[in-house]
Amino acid sequence: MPASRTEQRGVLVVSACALIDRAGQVLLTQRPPGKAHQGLWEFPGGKVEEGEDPAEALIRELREELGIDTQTSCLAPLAFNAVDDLLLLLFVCRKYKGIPAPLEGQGLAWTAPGDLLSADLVPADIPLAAAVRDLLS
Ligand SMILES: Nc1nc2c([nH]c(=O)n2[C@@H]2O[C@H](COP(=O)(O)OP(=O)(O)OP(=O)(O)O)[C@@H](O)[C@H]2O)c(=O)[nH]1
Repeated sequence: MPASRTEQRGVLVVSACALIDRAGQVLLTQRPPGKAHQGLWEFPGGKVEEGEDPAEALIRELREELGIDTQTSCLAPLAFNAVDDLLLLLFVCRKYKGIPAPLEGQGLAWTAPGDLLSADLVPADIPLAAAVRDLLS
């Protein structure tokens, strides 16, 4: 029997992050070839695995994808979007250790808040990018 309503509905929970540098720019990452939405830009992050909470999952993904370390107290929830079976949770992070590097070969782009909506974004990210722009402007 499914353990929760979320499982029953088959919702995929994804944690993502508006990572902000000292200059106030926001990091976007590019979807690799061969995956859904290839070539489009999104916020770093990934699927919440069983037994993880959303912040833990994001901390793991940021370490795996970018080689940076942060902690729950440095992650502020900002916005969400629900599209089809995807529930996307967006956090903001300004405090992290290390310099983000493309450890999975993905494109990285530090983007001015005013330019976020000009990027070729994954569709579900458009309202999230608007929330980040509004936060930072
Ligand atoms: N990380 C991330 N994923 C997003 C964003 N917006 C969005 O729609 N997604 C979608 O959420 C899902 C996240 O999956 P993922 O990054 O963990 O995994 P993936 O598709 O690369 O595949 P895999 O984990 O099976 O290798 C993808 O379908 C992705 O297109 C976003 O801003 N960040």
